[in-house]
Amino acid sequence: MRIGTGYDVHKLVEGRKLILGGVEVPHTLGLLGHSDADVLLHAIMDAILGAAGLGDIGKHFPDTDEAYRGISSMKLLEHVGALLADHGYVVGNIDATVIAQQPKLRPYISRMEENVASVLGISVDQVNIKATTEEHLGFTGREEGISSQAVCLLESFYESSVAVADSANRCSSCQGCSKEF
Ligand SMILES: Nc1ccn([C@@H]2O[C@H](COP(=O)(O)O)[C@@H](O)[C@H]2O)c(=O)n1
Ligand SMILES: C[C@@]1(CO)OP(=O)(O)OP(=O)(O)OC[C@H]1O
Repeated sequence: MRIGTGYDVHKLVEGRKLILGGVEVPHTLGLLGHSDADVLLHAIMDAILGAAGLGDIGKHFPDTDEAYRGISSMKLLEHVGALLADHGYVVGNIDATVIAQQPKLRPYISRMEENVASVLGISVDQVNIKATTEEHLGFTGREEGISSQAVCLLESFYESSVAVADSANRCSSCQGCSKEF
């Protein structure tokens, strides 16, 4: 098993949508970034990439590349999921926290968890998302920005219970791996 952590911050500004976990959350301010600035998905991707030893989102999706201007971070997460599979890893679980004074995120958390689970092809009970304020302290407390932290546990495909033997005792869970049962 391998563990990774992620952390990200984006500034709150007028005239941008607030997208968190792939959900458009109604609010008077939104997050500024080269992409859709989904700070929650950015922290989750960095946790996944860190656990896999594959660097960070800036390495894979440089903010100097016009291809990523305004892109949905759900698309970036999909790409990170594919990279994981290529490297023989499956997600054990993800736990993340959004740190925001406003708005109240609780009504949207389930949809965020479902989005992350569905794009990564994992069960929703492998994803936990939380929200907290910082009690009006610091930049999140002053509503200047929103931050997010995440932790991800990965298992190698070969040690994962996802792998199942077919009738010829070969792995039926992927295309052509050499797992022996
Ligand atoms: N933006 C937020 C922040 C918090 N919540 C929920 O409120 C609970 C209490 O938060 P405190 O920061 O006052 O401890 C927290 O556990 C979340 O359930 C929220 O929905 N949105
Ligand atoms: C997501 C990327 C995509 O270009 O841009 P930003 O939305 O600016 O987000 P950041 O957290 O600064 O990470 C860098 C980039 O990977």
